[in-house]
Amino acid sequence: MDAAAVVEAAGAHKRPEDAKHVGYGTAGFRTKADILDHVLMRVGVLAALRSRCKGGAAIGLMVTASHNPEPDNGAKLVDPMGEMLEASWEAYATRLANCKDDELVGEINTIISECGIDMQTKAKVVLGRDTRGSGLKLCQAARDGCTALGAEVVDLGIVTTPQVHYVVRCLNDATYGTPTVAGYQEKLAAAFKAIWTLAGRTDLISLKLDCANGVGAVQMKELLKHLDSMLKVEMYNDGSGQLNHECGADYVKVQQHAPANMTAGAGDRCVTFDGDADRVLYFFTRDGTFFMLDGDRISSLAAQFIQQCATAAALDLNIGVVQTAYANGNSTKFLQTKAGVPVACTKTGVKHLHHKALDYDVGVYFEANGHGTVVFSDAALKKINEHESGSEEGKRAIAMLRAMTELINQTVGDAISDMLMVEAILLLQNMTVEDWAAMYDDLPNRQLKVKIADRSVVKTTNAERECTAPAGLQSAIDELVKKFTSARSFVRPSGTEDVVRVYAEAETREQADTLAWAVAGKVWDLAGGIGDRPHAP
Ligand SMILES: CC(=O)N[C@H]1[C@@H](OP(=O)(O)O)O[C@H](CO)[C@@H](O)[C@@H]1O
Ligand SMILES: [Mg+2]
Repeated sequence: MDAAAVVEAAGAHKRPEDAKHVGYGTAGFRTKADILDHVLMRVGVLAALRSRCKGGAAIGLMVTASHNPEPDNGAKLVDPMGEMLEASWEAYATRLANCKDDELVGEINTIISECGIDMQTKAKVVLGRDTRGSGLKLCQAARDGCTALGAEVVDLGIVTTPQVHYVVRCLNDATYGTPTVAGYQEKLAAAFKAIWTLAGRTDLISLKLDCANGVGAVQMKELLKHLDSMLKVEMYNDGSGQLNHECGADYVKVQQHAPANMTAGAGDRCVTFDGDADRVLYFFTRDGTFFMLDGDRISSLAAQFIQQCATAAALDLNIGVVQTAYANGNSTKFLQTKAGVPVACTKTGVKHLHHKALDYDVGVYFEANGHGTVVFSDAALKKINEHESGSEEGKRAIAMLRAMTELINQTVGDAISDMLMVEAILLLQNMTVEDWAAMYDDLPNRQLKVKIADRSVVKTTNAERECTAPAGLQSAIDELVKKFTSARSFVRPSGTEDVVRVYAEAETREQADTLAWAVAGKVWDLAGGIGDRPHAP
């Protein structure tokens, strides 16, 4: 390592004496942009080390704070196959980001020796940023960290998070596609065109799209240049307003109504992305009532479609869906009983879902909030690409599956690719969003947050569906749940906010609400609640 270059970079991106401690969590680093300069330089250093540790494979570094407000920013690292940074390296990221300037060289040497990194290996880092004003300067800090360690930097400029994942994957696996943003656009457009042709559609599909005033707008405009003979997309919150302010997928999911500046009229098919375009939700209104099609709905649509294609083509594929405890109970029931697809449940956080999804030939995973994708194993891709079906119906099913494998960004949840996947399935099955919504009815549910002094006292097991501490809380929840019909409730400490989250669902809205508030009260009583005891408004 060129220690002098590291010292110079640390001098240019000084860590303030009173710097706030930052942790690399589920979503990477995420905090106020104005305290991130030294952190980003160090993330650049870490990305260069990670690349060498992986034999010179390209590593991604995305500067974003997703659905957070505009003044925030952050960074996420992407591993060689386009997956999230391996969990064991999160601790290195946190250590490097927080050490004092004069400890930096020592910390880097520790990582080099603990991981046995050969510093002669070339290193490559793919940089990207969302539309935040702070992004350019933070990218420069990251770049300085990379170059201090002698890494080559590929700067993609303003791109979606999933595009960084895609380019990283292509650089390390040429079979996946051309490693550029244009390559991404062309791959998706070609796959969607193939589906369009298969479906024999002639008229335009019309959509209203809320882009959260984020990068989704920038990239959709590019993509639509390839798709304008098929898709007519009216864009809202396309960058002229404040990022994520009263708009975007997170806002729509939490508020359960349309974003600002956009009305969902009768018959309108509406879509919303989050700030870095890795989450997507659909919604529409019927008789003035807002109706949301969330991640569970997307999973159900995709899993059932793939299952039906496999059956039609007599293709033996082991298809599974991965959900978290937040998935609506009726989606799980639909998948298991009507669609005949096995469902696994993991802890919250897409990295857990993604990992589990790899157990299947075809793993479909979505968090209820709209973040997810479909992953095809190498064996499944081989089967799909080599399979020959005798019947016309089978041939068509195989052609549909092949186009799907090209259309879906298998590295990570991708709002643009997921939206095209939904459109493709609706198109091929001649379905409306109303038909999609009729697949099952959601159980009414309620999510609440409870403030307690120390949320780490709440411990869970069984994919967060049961709590093992504090004593007596789980039995209190069980007693409450028994009083309601088709009810379920669980509590867990949030990984991103200083709260305990409560989830409850039941047969009626009133029951779901009553149960949620009662469970929140028990959490407050037994886990050290602070402030007012939770009570229904
Ligand atoms: C209930 C919920 O939506 N939780 C979110 C939220 O995690 P918490 O650990 O619940 O704060 O942020 C995660 C990162 O964005 C996301 O993966 C997850 O789905
Ligand atoms: Mg996001």
